[in-house]
Amino acid sequence: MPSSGITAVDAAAKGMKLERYASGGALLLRRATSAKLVSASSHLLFRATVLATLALVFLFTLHYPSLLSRSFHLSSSSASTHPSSSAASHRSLLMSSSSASASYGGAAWEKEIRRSARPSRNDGGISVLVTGAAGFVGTHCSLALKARGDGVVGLDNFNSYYDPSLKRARQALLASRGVAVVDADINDGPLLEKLFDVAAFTHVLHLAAQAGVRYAMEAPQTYVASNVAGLVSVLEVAAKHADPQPSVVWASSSSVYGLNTDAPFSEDHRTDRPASLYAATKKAGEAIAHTYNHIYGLSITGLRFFTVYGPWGRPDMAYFFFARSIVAGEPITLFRAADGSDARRDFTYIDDVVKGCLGALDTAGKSTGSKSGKKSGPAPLRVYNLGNTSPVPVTRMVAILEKLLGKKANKRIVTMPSNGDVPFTHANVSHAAHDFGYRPTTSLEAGLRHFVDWFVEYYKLDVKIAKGARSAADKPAKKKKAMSASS
Ligand SMILES: O=C(O)[C@H]1O[C@H](OP(=O)(O)OP(=O)(O)OC[C@H]2O[C@@H](n3ccc(=O)[nH]c3=O)[C@H](O)[C@@H]2O)[C@H](O)[C@@H](O)[C@H]1O
Repeated sequence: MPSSGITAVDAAAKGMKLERYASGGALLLRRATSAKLVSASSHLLFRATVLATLALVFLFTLHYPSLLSRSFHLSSSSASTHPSSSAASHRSLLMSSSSASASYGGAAWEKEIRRSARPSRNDGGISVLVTGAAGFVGTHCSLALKARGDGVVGLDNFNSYYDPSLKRARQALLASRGVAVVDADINDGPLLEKLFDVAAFTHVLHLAAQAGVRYAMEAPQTYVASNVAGLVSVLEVAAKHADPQPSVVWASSSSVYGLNTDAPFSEDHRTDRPASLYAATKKAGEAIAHTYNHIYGLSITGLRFFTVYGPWGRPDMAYFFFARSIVAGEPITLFRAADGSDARRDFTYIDDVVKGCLGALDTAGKSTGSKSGKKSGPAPLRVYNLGNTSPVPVTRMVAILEKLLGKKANKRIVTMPSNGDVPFTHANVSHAAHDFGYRPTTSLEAGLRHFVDWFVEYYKLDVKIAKGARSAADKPAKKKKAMSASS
């Protein structure tokens, strides 16, 4: 109500009184009265308009409380951004999305989420919420799902663990293929609930995490926040809010094998001796998955990734920053195990891992619980290795990079520091092969060739890639892009 205390009803009553007085009086008085009446009417109209506006605002905020309480940033898939990785195209995407009404919570935002989540396949398809969608594996999986006609909505907090402009470039690529990415954190429970209210996701591909084995000594709390609290946040919403419950596939890690020396690593081997806090949080995640499966009937599949590499990769990983250092002529440090042997990794190419992720989604099986807390029976609880099955010495990885980049590395070899690293990894993938036909097919030579091809193109480097690595049509442009992993 207006603060003056004079209502539209009061004003109307006053006008009627004036009319009554004027009816028995002189013409002058009648004119004065009618002038007052006009004035009162216009006040009445003005106040009625204000009241109606206030009523509309009230009704609108009742329907769209998100407009007042929070704003969810979204990269609109309708932005006609070329899948260029340039920071410029990325900036324009952000600018256009932030000025568009579809960028924030509200009716247009919800419409955009629904559009992105909707499968386009004739045979149905699935609808997947991909957390960490602007990350390395998240981007590739989102593109692959979208390409085969599944619905995909991404979620990413674009943190600065490594160069956020690379994440933004991946986001631009996703937007160009029709995948919307919400700019928010997995620990934001109300946002996750809102997403499930808007779109009926059949699956969650939970890839958002704090990665990196050695960085865990520098920033331990971020591992707990993302890999433990964040996982719980996602599973809480999937178990107790989503209706029906989705099936969850999430990223565990080869690092859970820790000090295990039996090789190749099998899912049946011990995983109770993690060598790093990163590994411990992933192992904790597997225990947490068991709990949510047991109590709430959530279908949950954990995928133990083995040192995944490839185009659009993570600049914090050795193959990536070694390539950067080789090009820049800077020294690299190679770790050697305590027994003098080279460290070895079961490097796994991204396309193989994507096939594994999609296979896991397709065979996940349904959750059996419901919002009310009742489950109709046991739900699937699975864990799989996704590796390459052929460990390669890190020195060999460096030799391949040297050959592709046409330049020798300036190597410094030291004994592996006590920083959470393990001397070797080696996957047995027979379970994944049996259950969803997972068969890695990419050698490290072929995979690194694809990586270097992308790396040179993305950073606009004047590097002549070794023969056979690149077609003439892919010649890089001359303008250079900053290569810093943290800039
Ligand atoms: O499979 C996983 O679960 C993990 O894979 C990845 O960890 P890692 O296998 O340790 O990969 P990465 O750091 O590239 O080091 C590769 C090799 O280079 C050696 N290495 C490393 C750095 C260095 O300066 N020198 C060196 O020799 C190092 O000793 C190692 O032998 C992911 O980062 C992690 O998030 C997780 O997903």
